[in-house]
Formats: sequence, structure tokens, C-alpha cells
Amino acid sequence: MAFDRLIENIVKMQNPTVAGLDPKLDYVPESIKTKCFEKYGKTLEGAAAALFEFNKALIDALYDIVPAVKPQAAYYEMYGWQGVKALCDTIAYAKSKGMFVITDGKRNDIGTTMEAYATAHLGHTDVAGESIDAFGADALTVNGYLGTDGIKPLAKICDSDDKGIFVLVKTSNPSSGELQDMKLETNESVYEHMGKMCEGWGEDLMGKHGYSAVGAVVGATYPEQLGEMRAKLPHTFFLVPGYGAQGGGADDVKNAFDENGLGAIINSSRGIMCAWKKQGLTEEDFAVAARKEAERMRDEIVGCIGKIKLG
Ligand SMILES: O=c1ccn([C@@H]2O[C@H](COP(=O)(O)O)[C@@H](O)[C@H]2O)c(=O)[nH]1
Repeated sequence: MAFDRLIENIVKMQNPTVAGLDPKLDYVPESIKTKCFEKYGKTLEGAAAALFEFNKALIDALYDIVPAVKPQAAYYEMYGWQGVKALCDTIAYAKSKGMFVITDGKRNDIGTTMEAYATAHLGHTDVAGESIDAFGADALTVNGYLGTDGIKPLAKICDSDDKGIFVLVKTSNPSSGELQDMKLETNESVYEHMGKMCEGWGEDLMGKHGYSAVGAVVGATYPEQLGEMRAKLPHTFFLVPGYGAQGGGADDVKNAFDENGLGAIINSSRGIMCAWKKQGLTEEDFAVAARKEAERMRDEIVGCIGKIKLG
């Protein structure tokens, strides 16, 4: 199962974190932008080339210490098809460096359309008998609120193609409680019920390290719920956004882990991409600063949870 590969990367690097690649043109240093605009003009193509250069430098700075990257699709779509190409190129580059790639797309729809999303992001597209990877990520974030028929096509591809999904359970944003904290007739909350559905969807997709291919997104900004979910969902691997720029710290995420220091991967996007700002460096030093911040984040979290080991 895909999360076995992720877990093995985490244990090898002793690092349960993922670097978010949410590139905006504002974050890209002038030197890269100038080079790309000279080549392609101030066009979507020029912008997308700059994003890819920026991402490549971040990946080069991180791939030997950070096990995974999480490109957020919105930041690529914002630059049109040229941006989407930069997403494809980023995924391919990160994979060529041995990183586990989680596309943050939060896709959801009815079963037939989810089958298309699953094929696009995780499977192989059939082109007149030729089977081709469209995006080729290892895992995709999805919204499970359309129910089981929306998840089934993804589960099928997780099984056949060694992929994983992270289903939104308790998101990190300030308004997440408006719906997700509501109590059902059974007195459980909506997020708790969604978490249980993830355990159910993952039942036939168990990996060798105790976690299924159906993971959950649970925000670092809700540490109590994170601990509650860890206790209630023993086979569900967590993707935990909200560390860094959204205010979460190591103390907030420590409850996401099991007794072996496994069970979760903590994301930081702006905190890593824009680390130079906090380190008193120039934007040209963004990659050095990103590595320093990734090391600091790793050490802070591992300092709280201890050595990470296979059970
Ligand atoms: O509940 C959620 C689900 C996803 N995200 C995504 O994670 C990153 C967070 O970025 P930071 O810069 O580290 O705040 C971003 O891509 C979100 O779309 C989330 O924040 N919360």
C-alpha cells in the first residue's frame, strides 16, 4: 500500500513532515522571474516557468531530508493550463528525487466523475489503447461528503495502482466547526462520523505497517480533536495541515502520532517556502532558508515524539 512507502520514507529520514508547494508568483525571487519573463514574456507561460524553477530549487534543497511534498493544485490552476503543466512537471521532478507526492486537490463528485478524477490524479488515462499517467501523484486529498460511491473509484485505484487518499475529516480553518462539529442523532460529531467512514473505507486496503490506504486530513489547529481521532481511528493515517503559518506547533501535533511516532505527517507550506523572511535572509536565499526551516520543524516535532520506528 502507498502509505507503507510513505511510512518507510518517514522512518528512514526520521522526519514525519511534508513540504507544501503552494507557489505564488509573489514568493518567487526576482532573479527567477526575470529569467523566465525574458524567455517567455510576462505571460502565463512565463509565470508557470518561474513556479517550476522555484519548486525545483525547493525540492533540490529538501529531497534528502523531507520524505514528501504536497503541491496544492489551486496555486497551479491559477496560472491556467500552463500552471497545470507546472504541477505535472513538479510531481514528476519530486518523484524523480524519490519524494512521495500528495496532490492537494480536495476532489469530490458522484461516482462516475470521481472515477475520472481518480484516473487523472492517481491512475492511468487510456488514450486509444495506450495507458498514460496524466498527473501521477502517490496520493490525493479528497472530500468524502458525497458518500461511499464517490470514494469507491478512488479505493479501487488505491488497490490496483498502489496509491493513497486523504479524506477531509476535521479541517484546520477557523470555520471548520460550523458543519464538522455538529452533533448527529447518535451524539457523535460529523467529523467523528467521517473519520469512522474512513476506517470503514480502508478496511480492505490495509498496509503492512498497520495503516490503510484511506487516510484523513485533521488540522493542527485542533489539537484536542487530533488526539481524539488518533485514539478512535487506529488504522487511518493523518495528513495534518495548520503547522507554522496557521499557528500550529509541535505541541499541537504530538497527539496525532501513535506509540511508534507513526500515524501522521505534518504539513508546512508558507512556513517552508517563505522561511527566508523570518530568518533575516534575502529572497535569493529561499532554498537555504527552506532547508533550515525544514530541519528546525523536524527537530521540534521529533523532540516531542521521540525516535520513529516500525511497529
Ligand atoms: O484542513 C486543511 C486542509 C488543507 N489545507 C492545505 O494545507 C496547506 C497549508 O498551507 P500553510 O501555508 O502551511 O498554512 C494549504 O495548501 C491548504 O490548502 C489546510 O490548510 N487545511
